[in-house]
Amino acid sequence: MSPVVIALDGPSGSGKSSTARGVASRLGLAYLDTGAMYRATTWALLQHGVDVEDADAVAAACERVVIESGTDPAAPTIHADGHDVSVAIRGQEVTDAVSQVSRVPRVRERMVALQRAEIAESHGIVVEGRDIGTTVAPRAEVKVYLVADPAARAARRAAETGEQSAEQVSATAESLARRDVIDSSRTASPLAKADDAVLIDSTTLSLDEVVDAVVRLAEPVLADASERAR
Ligand SMILES: Nc1ncnc2c1ncn2[C@@H]1O[C@H](COP(=O)(O)OP(=O)(O)OP(=O)(O)O)[C@@H](O)[C@H]1O
Ligand SMILES: Nc1ccn([C@H]2C[C@H](O)[C@@H](COP(=O)(O)O)O2)c(=O)n1
Repeated sequence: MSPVVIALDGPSGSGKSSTARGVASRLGLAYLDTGAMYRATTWALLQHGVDVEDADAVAAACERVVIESGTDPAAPTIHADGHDVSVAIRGQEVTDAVSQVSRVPRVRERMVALQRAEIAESHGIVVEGRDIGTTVAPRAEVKVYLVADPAARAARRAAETGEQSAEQVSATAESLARRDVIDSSRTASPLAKADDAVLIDSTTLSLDEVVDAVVRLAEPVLADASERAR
């Protein structure tokens, strides 16, 4: 039987990673952060001095990058070319370049193939990103599209990083908006809500409330799958 897939998509900072990890932990499922895979690829390309504005150079260089994801929701890991890049990929240099890299079709083909392999190997998985419900796993049993007001997203990010001055919050809001525009307007599988995804607006919800809402959607599907497996 193919594993149950919970697809969680949405714009930057809408709460996908925190929600996906919470749901996977509660339900005993694996967890895949596909954004971390695009970030790790970007880190490797920057290390090699590739100009990320040059789509042909990115497409050629990405062939040599080896990405490995650990899918334990309690301790997810990400390696690029054998290096643990879990901290480095959250830095500003990678954040500023990742949308340019992830719009290159060859990069996406490679990432989608890796993501589908992780899904196939799992016993059931929560996968979060931008194109999971539309492209990576269009037959996912549960699809959620998570949104939150731009101001709430910027404020949450600021609380997380400690960069809470008015200038810093406004710079964060601009960075989120810039990535939203590139992610939604690229030709290759843009950020989009799948027609059959459930929309959750987390602006006024706590993280626990969002996790509860997704768990409620997933529980009957998992019960059904375990019944069929008997
Ligand atoms: N419902 C919520 N209420 C309050 N804070 C939240 C909520 N959901 C997430 N957060 C916080 O918002 C911040 C961003 O969340 P998270 O990293 O999960 O978003 P994301 O969509 O995965 O972001 P990115 O796309 O940039 O990886 C984190 O500090 C997280 O703890
Ligand atoms: N499925 C995905 C996941 C991520 N991306 C791109 C777009 C984001 O700007 C970038 C980083 O993702 P984040 O860590 O912020 O979730 O990666 C994508 O194109 N498709």
